[in-house]
Amino acid sequence: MATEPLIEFKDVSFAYGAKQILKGVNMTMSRGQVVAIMGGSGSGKTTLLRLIGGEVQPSAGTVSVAGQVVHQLNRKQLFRLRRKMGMLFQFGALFTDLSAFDNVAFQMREHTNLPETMIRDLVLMKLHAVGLRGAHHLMPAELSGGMARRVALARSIALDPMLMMYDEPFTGLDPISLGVIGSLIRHLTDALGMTSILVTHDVQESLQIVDYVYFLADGVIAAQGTPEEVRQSKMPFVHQFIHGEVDGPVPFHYQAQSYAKDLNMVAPAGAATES
Ligand SMILES: Nc1ncnc2c1ncn2[C@@H]1O[C@H](COP(=O)(O)OP(=O)(O)OP(=O)(O)O)[C@@H](O)[C@H]1O
Repeated sequence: MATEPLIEFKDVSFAYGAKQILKGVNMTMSRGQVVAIMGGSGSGKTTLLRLIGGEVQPSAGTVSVAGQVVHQLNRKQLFRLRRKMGMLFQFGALFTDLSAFDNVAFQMREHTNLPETMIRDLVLMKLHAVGLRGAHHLMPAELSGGMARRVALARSIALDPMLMMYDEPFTGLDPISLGVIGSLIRHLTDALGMTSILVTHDVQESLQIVDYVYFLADGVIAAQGTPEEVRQSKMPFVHQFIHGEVDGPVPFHYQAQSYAKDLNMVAPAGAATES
């Protein structure tokens, strides 16, 4: 496994206004690795991806990508860095009026001066990598959910990124498509020499393809390790995740005022306030 760090979070804190989300996060992701970030809903996983992409800036600490501190870059440098990052969102929406081929070609036509003959070869190569070369002429409406996700994946690797970020890439897929996307993420990371960061709730699928897992809770990395270490962890928080238990250290309920208050009821004297 490669060890050269591509992404480094050093004591990163972040707040949306007065709402503190991250409180001193430290993480290292190496070239060639597939890394998963897991944590409860609203724990700040997507925010970590936004910090890497320079969409938001930390209030303290540094986020470095390929040796560059993201929030110290000027606009031009940031755009140049972003060109080396691919992003696949949950519903990686395709352009509905463009064919699979044109969806993948879009970025190449926008961002490079490559001749159309070369773009054609590259697009077919990317579609071939996700097993859909034969579907190049289909429109998004003619693709199944799993196929559409694969075209979106081909599109996000169109410019050969050094880093791919996936936000809930498995959501809404049937078990077979889910397995296909999972193994594609692993295979493409290895074949293209990228680093892949996966924000996901699909624990069992992810543990089969990742090299390392970070668990985010209460604004910090609460646990981390290889899939093997994570599976054997006795930490209640990790255990809850791995075994898909509904409630545990990660509460089912978002913090709220008392239910009685929400229902506009008067709580009986001495009633405990729900958290
Ligand atoms: N633009 C924003 N302005 C204010 N608060 C935000 C903003 N974006 C996200 N938040 C809040 O910040 C917290 C972290 O959000 P984030 O999307 O990073 O969590 P997450 O771990 O990815 O959640 P999920 O798993 O539910 O997608 C949440 O409580 C969310 O409500």
